[in-house]
Amino acid sequence: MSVVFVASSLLPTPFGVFTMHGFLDEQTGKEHVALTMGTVDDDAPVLGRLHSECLTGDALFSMRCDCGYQLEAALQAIAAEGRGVLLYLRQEGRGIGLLNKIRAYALQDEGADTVEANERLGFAPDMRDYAICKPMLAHLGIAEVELMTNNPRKVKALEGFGIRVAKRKALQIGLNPHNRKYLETKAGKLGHLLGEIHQGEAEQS
Ligand SMILES: Nc1nc2c(ncn2[C@@H]2O[C@H](COP(=O)(O)OP(=O)(O)OP(=O)(O)O)[C@@H](O)[C@H]2O)c(=O)[nH]1
Repeated sequence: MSVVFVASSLLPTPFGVFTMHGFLDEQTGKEHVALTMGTVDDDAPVLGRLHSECLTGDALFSMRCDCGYQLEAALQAIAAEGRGVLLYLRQEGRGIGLLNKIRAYALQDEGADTVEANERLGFAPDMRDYAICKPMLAHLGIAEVELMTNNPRKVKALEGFGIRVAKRKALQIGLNPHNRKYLETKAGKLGHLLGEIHQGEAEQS
């Protein structure tokens, strides 16, 4: 894997001012981004999130998933701590791409769940590869994180690259009537740790 760091700039957001670092994976041509706040290259574990691209949830306000809610909550949590990192990974649709995700959504409109839809299109349920995280975190000087996720595969992937995960922090937010089945399928078939599907969280309409 050949990953090149390209440039850093400030990124002011409603939550605070982050530093944005751009990386190019020369093998795939994909452009990935890391947002950091505070000093992250010291010895203390860094509050972190690996966020997979979701154009619909992150930018278009979709309520079909929990992605946009999690992105916002993660940035807020990092800003509240004044220190942390979010890797924004260009693996749209759990790696199948935007147009295939729309195809999968069409199948879900007809009753398939998110796993069945991927399989009917000839894809594995989750095609993501987290290898890009290793050189990105190495560039930022981060060796240990407290990871905001409900997905044990992310923890395993990081540990496999030699990144220590000091703690997993649940990120259960954004439950609504449109994503309840999606979240239930994530818990039932993809191994996400969602407890009683966001027990205690009021369902947003
Ligand atoms: N194929 C497919 N992808 C989806 C669907 N809904 C959301 N996604 C994608 O699923 C991914 C979710 O990414 P994350 O939120 O980083 O990861 P996660 O596995 O949900 O784990 P968490 O860290 O707990 O959020 C994004 O790439 C979305 O585009 C769907 O119905 N089908």
